[in-house]
Amino acid sequence: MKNGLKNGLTFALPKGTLFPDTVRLLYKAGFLKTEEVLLESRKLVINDGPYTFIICRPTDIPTFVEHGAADLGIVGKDVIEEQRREIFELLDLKYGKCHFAVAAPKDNPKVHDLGKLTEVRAASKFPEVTRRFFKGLGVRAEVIKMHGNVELAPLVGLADVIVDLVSTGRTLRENNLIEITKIMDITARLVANRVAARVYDREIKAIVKKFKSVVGGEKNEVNLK
Ligand SMILES: Nc1ncnc2c1ncn2[C@@H]1O[C@H](COP(=O)(O)OP(=O)(O)OP(=O)(O)O)[C@@H](O)[C@H]1O
Ligand SMILES: O=P(O)(O)OC[C@H]1O[C@H](OP(=O)(O)OP(=O)(O)O)[C@H](O)[C@@H]1O
Repeated sequence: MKNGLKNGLTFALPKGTLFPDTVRLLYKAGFLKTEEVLLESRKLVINDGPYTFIICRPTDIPTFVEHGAADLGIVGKDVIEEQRREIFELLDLKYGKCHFAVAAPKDNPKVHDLGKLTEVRAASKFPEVTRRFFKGLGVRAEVIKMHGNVELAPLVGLADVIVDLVSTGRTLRENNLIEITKIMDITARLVANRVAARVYDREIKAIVKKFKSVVGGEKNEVNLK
């Protein structure tokens, strides 16, 4: 036992938006005995069969995995891209579909053509993604880090544009914002601690295979070595 955890591989699972589909995937892949246990529980450490599951804030998943507090984790590609930690990305799990986009108020056409800008003020929960994107465009960006409700920023003059996740587009529409540019598609990913990926190579490959049998897609294979 390490710190009350059972021996065996530990999975860090994201609470919030990705949680229900994550539990469904684990159940379908045969890693959980019942879906209800996790969906209704407030427990943060769950021992079920040979695995231990820890329930984490989505943005903390790479921290748990990088430090080896969890061997495996499930996290959005958005968080992976923002943090760029020393972890392995093993598989595209194909749920949690959304995309990173730049958006701006409908009634501010001055910022609709990013190619014509020399500088911009951008608000985002993803400051690194935002900086990299504007750097790539050659636009000087002042980036304002936010923790949520990013759509508010341009409505109250805090920023010209936002960089945020868009799924249905409803949040943008209801706040009179329009998408200017898509940056990248996002889905949930299976990630692994680098040492665990080597030490438990066979076991982790078997886990990836089981996940693949649920989500499909042979092309997703990533060499663990
Ligand atoms: N509208 C959406 N549609 C689909 N997937 C989404 C959507 N919003 C977020 N996601 C995905 O779900 C993940 C978790 O989002 P969620 O809103 O539950 O957590 P969070 O509040 O951003 O995280 P934290 O609590 O750690 O700050 C995101 O990293 C992203 O991959
Ligand atoms: O295109 P839509 O379907 O409207 O989804 C997009 C919204 O979903 C996410 O917010 P979330 O619910 O995670 O809240 P947050 O603002 O606290 O990040 C994202 O930040 C957008 O605000």
